[in-house]
Amino acid sequence: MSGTHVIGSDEILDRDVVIVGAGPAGLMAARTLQASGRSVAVLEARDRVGGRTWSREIDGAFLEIGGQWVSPDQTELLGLLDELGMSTYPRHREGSSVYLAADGSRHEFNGDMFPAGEQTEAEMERVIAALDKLVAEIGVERPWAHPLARELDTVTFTEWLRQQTDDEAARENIGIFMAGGMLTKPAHAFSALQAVLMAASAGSFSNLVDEDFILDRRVVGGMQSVSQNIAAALEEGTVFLETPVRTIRWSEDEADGRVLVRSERVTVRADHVIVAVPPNLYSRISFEPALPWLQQQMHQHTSMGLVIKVHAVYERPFWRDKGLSGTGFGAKELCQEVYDNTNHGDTRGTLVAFVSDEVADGLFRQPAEQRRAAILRSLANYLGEEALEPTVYFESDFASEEWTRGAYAASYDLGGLHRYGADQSTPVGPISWACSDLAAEGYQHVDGALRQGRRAAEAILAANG
Ligand SMILES: Cc1cc2nc3c(=O)[nH]c(=O)nc-3n(C[C@H](O)[C@H](O)[C@H](O)COP(=O)(O)OP(=O)(O)OC[C@H]3O[C@@H](n4cnc5c(N)ncnc54)[C@H](O)[C@@H]3O)c2cc1C
Repeated sequence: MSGTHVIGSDEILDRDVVIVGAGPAGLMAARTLQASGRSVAVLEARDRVGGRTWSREIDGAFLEIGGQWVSPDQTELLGLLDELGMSTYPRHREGSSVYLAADGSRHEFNGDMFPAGEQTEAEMERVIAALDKLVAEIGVERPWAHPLARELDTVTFTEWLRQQTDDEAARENIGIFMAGGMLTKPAHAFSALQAVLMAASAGSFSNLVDEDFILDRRVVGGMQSVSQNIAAALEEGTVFLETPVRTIRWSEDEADGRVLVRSERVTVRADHVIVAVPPNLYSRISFEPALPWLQQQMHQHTSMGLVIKVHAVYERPFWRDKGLSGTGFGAKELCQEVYDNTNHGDTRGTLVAFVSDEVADGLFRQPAEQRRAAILRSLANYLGEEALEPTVYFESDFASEEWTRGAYAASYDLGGLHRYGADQSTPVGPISWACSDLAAEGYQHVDGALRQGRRAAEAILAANG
């Protein structure tokens, strides 16, 4: 790694801007600032860049442990991929999908809508239309400013769905996408306004429930390579790995008015600091002086969701031989979603599945072997007994990662979004904030992280002429 400084070094580096975190947001901020001639240091706690995007070789299989999918509305990410000369490939989706109903019955289907029965399907369409209407009215930029914000932010998504329909299956099927599939918290733990923001960030709820839209393509070489390529294009000695930031000291009264950022390896003095880490980790840093009451309160009202991303690799994609796409849904199933996740150009077949929120709590309490058996049983329920015998099996566990502590992202608890949303990105002195968890478009996604990084950098550039 370039920029080598020994642990305990008391040398102070001088930069225009110091960035905490080398995820997509922090690296995009660095790229934007350096393109305008500013000097930058990026301090990263882990021994790698990419944050919640991470590719690993597990028992000979290339697996994307974290973020991976790109959807057509994610124009910031798509534009960057073009700039970096990187390409994408589509998710395999030919063949029938599988729906596991609450009574355990198994149905193969084609098209967008689950074969949930005529009445439930009609109810789902009606509720989705109601959500789409709210999304169109409220928009993505400032959901907290809408006249309905308080009303929608003080009712849980569970309750809001109950108000819309008596059809339990319709509520559960919609819940899969928003609760298990996106915010990865139980639907009773976040508000209807939070759900509207999530849907608005993808353009509409219909887009969010359309797996052909939201899970459209993957990056050749893996999503982490986007961060690796941004880092490689930065000036030599910009990124410092294994450098957790412990203290940010600043004072508007100080003679030079600058900020001092201390880690165990490097101390950087700069005009600005961009904190590009998820909000649940802000409290890992000591701010001197302490942040104002508003930030201290606000930061306590966001938390990470929880999802286990399961990877199972097989000698061949056996489900395709049966005319199945590998896609499956089941609101009552252990794995509520499963997809074909075969790598570009790979002859083996890979499945990816997700176990979310309270179901994940239950599984994590079980011994690893029992957990694996239960998850593979669930895959077999969708795609057949062959699923029980993968050659490679791996569970992504970001909840145990000190520098993330959950997955996919952080969101507000009930009532937090309308109460604090307007202030969440406001700088404090020389400190500004950037991460996917604060994004509008691309909220909780890599696209949103990149937008946030660029926005924070451009605000600094604008303020300094
Ligand atoms: C399992 C999983 C699946 C996902 N799937 C998708 C997907 O398919 N598509 C998609 O677009 N998104 C997906 N996401 C979300 C996506 O990965 C994130 O939104 C994105 O990585 C956020 O980028 P970021 O830069 O804002 O934060 P992060 O990626 O979290 O980066 C923050 C960085 O800050 C570092 N850091 C934290 N504290 C400190 C400190 N004190 N000092 C120094 N460094 C620190 C961390 O180590 C990390 O590298 C997924 C995420 C997970 C976990």
